[in-house]
Amino acid sequence: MRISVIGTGYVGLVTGTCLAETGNEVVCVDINEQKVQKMRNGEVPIYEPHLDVLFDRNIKAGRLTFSTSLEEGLEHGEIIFLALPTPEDEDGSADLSYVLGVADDIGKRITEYKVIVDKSTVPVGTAEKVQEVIAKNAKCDFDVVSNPEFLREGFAVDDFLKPERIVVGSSSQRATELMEKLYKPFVRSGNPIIIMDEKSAELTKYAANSFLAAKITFMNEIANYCEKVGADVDKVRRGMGTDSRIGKRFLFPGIGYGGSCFPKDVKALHKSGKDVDYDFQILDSVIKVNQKQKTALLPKIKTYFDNDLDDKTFAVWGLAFKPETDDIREAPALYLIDELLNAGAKVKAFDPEAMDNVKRKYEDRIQFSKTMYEALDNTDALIICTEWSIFRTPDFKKIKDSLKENVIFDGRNLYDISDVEKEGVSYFSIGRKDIIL
Ligand SMILES: NC(=O)c1ccc[n+]([C@@H]2O[C@H](COP(=O)([O-])OP(=O)(O)OC[C@H]3O[C@@H](n4cnc5c(N)ncnc54)[C@H](O)[C@@H]3O)[C@@H](O)[C@H]2O)c1
Ligand SMILES: O=c1ccn([C@@H]2O[C@H](COP(=O)(O)OP(=O)(O)O[C@H]3O[C@H](CO)[C@@H](O)[C@H](O)[C@H]3O)[C@@H](O)[C@H]2O)c(=O)[nH]1
Repeated sequence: MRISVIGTGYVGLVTGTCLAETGNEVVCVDINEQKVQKMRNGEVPIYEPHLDVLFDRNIKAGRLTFSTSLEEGLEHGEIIFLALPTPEDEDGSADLSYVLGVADDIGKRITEYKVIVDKSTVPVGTAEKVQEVIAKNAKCDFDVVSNPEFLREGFAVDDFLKPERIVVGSSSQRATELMEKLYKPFVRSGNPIIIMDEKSAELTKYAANSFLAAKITFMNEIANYCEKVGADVDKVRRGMGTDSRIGKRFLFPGIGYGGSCFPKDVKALHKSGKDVDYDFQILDSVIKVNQKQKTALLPKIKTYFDNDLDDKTFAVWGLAFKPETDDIREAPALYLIDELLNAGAKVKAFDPEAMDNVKRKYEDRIQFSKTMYEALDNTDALIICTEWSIFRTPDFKKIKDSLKENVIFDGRNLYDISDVEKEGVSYFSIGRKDIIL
């Protein structure tokens, strides 16, 4: 099939590449000329494991091409995916200007039947709005379908190729059949394509993300309570997670959820509720608890250093909002770094993939290190913000030899308490007992 993808970010590029992998001819359109030039030169503009292999293979096979021209994209594709940003607006709602702006252009330009697929995360009623905007100018038939994306960054290719489910919101038989044909190769393992109305599809995405954000937040509250009463959240997590009704996943406490999705999507659903006079009380709490959780290590650090962080230097391992990505949007590490800088401290940071993005934001306000151990030189303490695999079995002797104060503040509970006890370092984590030498 001939497919066009408008917006070539994390979702658009993965969608375009994976659809080319199953034999479709895909044109990826992006407004960012530099990005398009990079992709034309064979360069993947984001860090996403395994994407490079598929990207390269499909470019060489002539199935994946790139353009800055929406017109070209619209001429090419019978199915047009919109994978455009829907960032948080000032009032917490999803900013639909990118989606509706492109919809307007589509209405003015299409000359034959197209299926316009909304892959961006958008509030209930957006498919209807897109339909209206296109219909203002369109001189041919078209259908608008809602097809929310559930991929996770860091596992995006795997998630797209082997989705647990594909949700298609459509009220058109013709469009539904085309979507089923397109996605057939991805559901061979028996996972379903769930067809529903557009509004339910739009809400499914927000409900899934908000539920997961609430699950994490619930565990963060349990962890905070563990600290007050001397229980161990790791043990509680294992005890709870073995109940299949609860499940083991997304129960890991830490310094809060971040990223380009959970924070904005929880806020957008909360705001959508307000718009129809519904008060999402759970979401209100989730937002507030998570905001505070991002700096949960700060009181521990301040107490350890007697409230005097002035001129202390902290090594920070992990800047990305989670491992296996270079994405720093709403990363808890950055909230903590801001607080440390405000308190007069200095920061030496290391992250395997996200340092370039952080450099653009912080410039020379913090130092960057080439290796995780270099970050420890002449620093007072180590803070861990992201659970990259390489931090999981560190050389504790090197850590002890380098740090001025022999102490680790771990926002992701990377180490077993009993193991750290044997290593002889002071250790503060989330929802577990402190080790104070
Ligand atoms: N990142 C994720 O893991 C993820 C997962 C599921 C859903 N989503 C949703 O998918 C949507 C896209 O997210 P993303 O992370 O891929 O965003 P992104 O910011 O990584 O990419 C968006 C791309 O759109 C391009 N763009 C902006 N305006 C354009 C225009 N007028 N024409 C063509 N291109 C244009 C930008 O240059 C950018 O390359 C959002 O609604 C997001 O909530 C994201
Ligand atoms: O037990 C857990 C699991 C996750 N997190 C944090 O939650 C955030 C989000 O993690 P994850 O869901 O793995 O990353 P995303 O790539 O943001 O993916 C989410 O957001 C995407 C965009 O909407 C959806 O498509 C995915 O299904 C959804 O998992 C990160 O900060 C994690 O550190 C925890 O604190 N504890």
